[in-house]
Amino acid sequence: MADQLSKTTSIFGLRLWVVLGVCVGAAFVLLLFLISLWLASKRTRQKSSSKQSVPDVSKEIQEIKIDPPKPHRTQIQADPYPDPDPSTGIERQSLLLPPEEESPTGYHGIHIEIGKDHRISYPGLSPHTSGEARGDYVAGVVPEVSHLGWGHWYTLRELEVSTNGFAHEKIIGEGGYGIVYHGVLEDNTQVAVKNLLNNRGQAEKEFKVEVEAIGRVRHKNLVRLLGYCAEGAHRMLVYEYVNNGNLEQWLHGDVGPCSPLTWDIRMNIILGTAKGLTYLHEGLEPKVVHRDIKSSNILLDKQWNPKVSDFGLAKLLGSESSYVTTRVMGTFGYVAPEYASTGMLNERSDVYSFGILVMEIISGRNPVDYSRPPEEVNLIEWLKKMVANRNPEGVLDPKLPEKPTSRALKRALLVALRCVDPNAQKRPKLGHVLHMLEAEESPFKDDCRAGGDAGQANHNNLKDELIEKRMAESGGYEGAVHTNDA
Ligand SMILES: Nc1ncnc2c1ncn2[C@@H]1O[C@H](COP(=O)(O)OP(=O)(O)OP(=O)(O)O)[C@@H](O)[C@H]1O
Repeated sequence: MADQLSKTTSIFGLRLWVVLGVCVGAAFVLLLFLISLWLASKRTRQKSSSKQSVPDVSKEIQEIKIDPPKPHRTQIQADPYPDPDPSTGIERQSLLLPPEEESPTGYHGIHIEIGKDHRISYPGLSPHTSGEARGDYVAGVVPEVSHLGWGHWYTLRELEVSTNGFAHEKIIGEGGYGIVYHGVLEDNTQVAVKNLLNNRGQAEKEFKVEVEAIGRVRHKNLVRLLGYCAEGAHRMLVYEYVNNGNLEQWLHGDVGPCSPLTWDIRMNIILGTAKGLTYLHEGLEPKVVHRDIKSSNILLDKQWNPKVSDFGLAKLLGSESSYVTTRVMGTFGYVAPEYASTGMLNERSDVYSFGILVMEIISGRNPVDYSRPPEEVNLIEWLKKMVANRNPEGVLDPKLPEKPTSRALKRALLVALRCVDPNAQKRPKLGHVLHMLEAEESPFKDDCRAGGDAGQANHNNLKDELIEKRMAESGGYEGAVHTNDA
């Protein structure tokens, strides 16, 4: 055995026992190496599992959410915001406590919730986001920080693509604060993009007011603000698209000798508008005064449902207060006298503008129309005179396909007259207006005490008398006209 081990081998002429010793030593070293590797990996696994239960990130960062792609939306949704209350559509909602919001587009986006109302949002990487934009994102563009917990931040590029680069043929309207474009987002959602003039003055103010005031407001009769874009000097608001023009176009545009707006459609527009405004006044805390109610701000869908738009002038009000503004805004002809003269603003000034709107809808006339004879220039004056002369039918839009019943007309006129009462305190609240309009047969239901056909006839006569009486009280009939005008 000793002889065998002492024999020289062909490996560098080394003896066998030396070769065997080297092999055993090498195997031992390899074993030690493998054991240390295993121990190291075991330690790493233990470390990472203990990290999951005790986060070493700031406690303030609560959630990192990666939006999954959402299915495409269709253009018109069947009443996505049904009336919570069948009579008024009102569900009191606090602007400070937003409902959980879903991303209005299907884009991937990363939102990091920081604390309660704060969120850092990284722009979505939609398939049409260019390489350049992706590059910006990867390079770590400083994310926008918002205090809003709703809606969507649209990138300028997204909105550019949706409007064919803000093409001229995509323009659907132009207001005092900017141009409105029709856009189609990547998920086929149709939108109206309002590109605000960035004059560093009112436009930017309007932007902030509008974003904060209406971003969280939901009602089927209010145009929904889906989100906005604020990149560099650009300020844009993105609204749901309402696909049948505005009321002004249908009342005063070229529709031929017979208007498609029947009496029932007109009443439905008045009712829906009242519901939307009642929600702003009575369903929100703090309440919102629109300040610019007029026919061009009433948008219509294909079923003629009204949606009140353009809350750019809205101011949030504390529940009891009136807001004194140094800058009277609104549109000529619709502005309440006390608002124009003192700047005192509260929801009663909206009621006044609403009354003018009702007159406009009934008559098809503009609130102020200099193309008419002097005594007809001012819609209120003319309408009061016509009613005072016991000729209410004379105020009807000649383009109406058919006349309403005398009672229906008087009821609508009564509502309008009460809303434009020069004494703001005497004007009804919009919730009350809604009640008057909605009471199926009349606002005087309680006065019916008899039954049967004869009872119904008496009831109707009684209603007519009451309407006449209240018309007189509201300045629609002679005597009262002068009192109110004084
Ligand atoms: N969400 C929308 N869907 C469809 N069309 C819209 C939408 N928003 C606005 N428009 C169209 O664009 C027009 C201009 O709107 P905008 O609110 O900018 O101005 P305006 O109300 O006419 O005037 P101003 O803002 O100066 O009082 C509207 O009259 C309407 O025809």
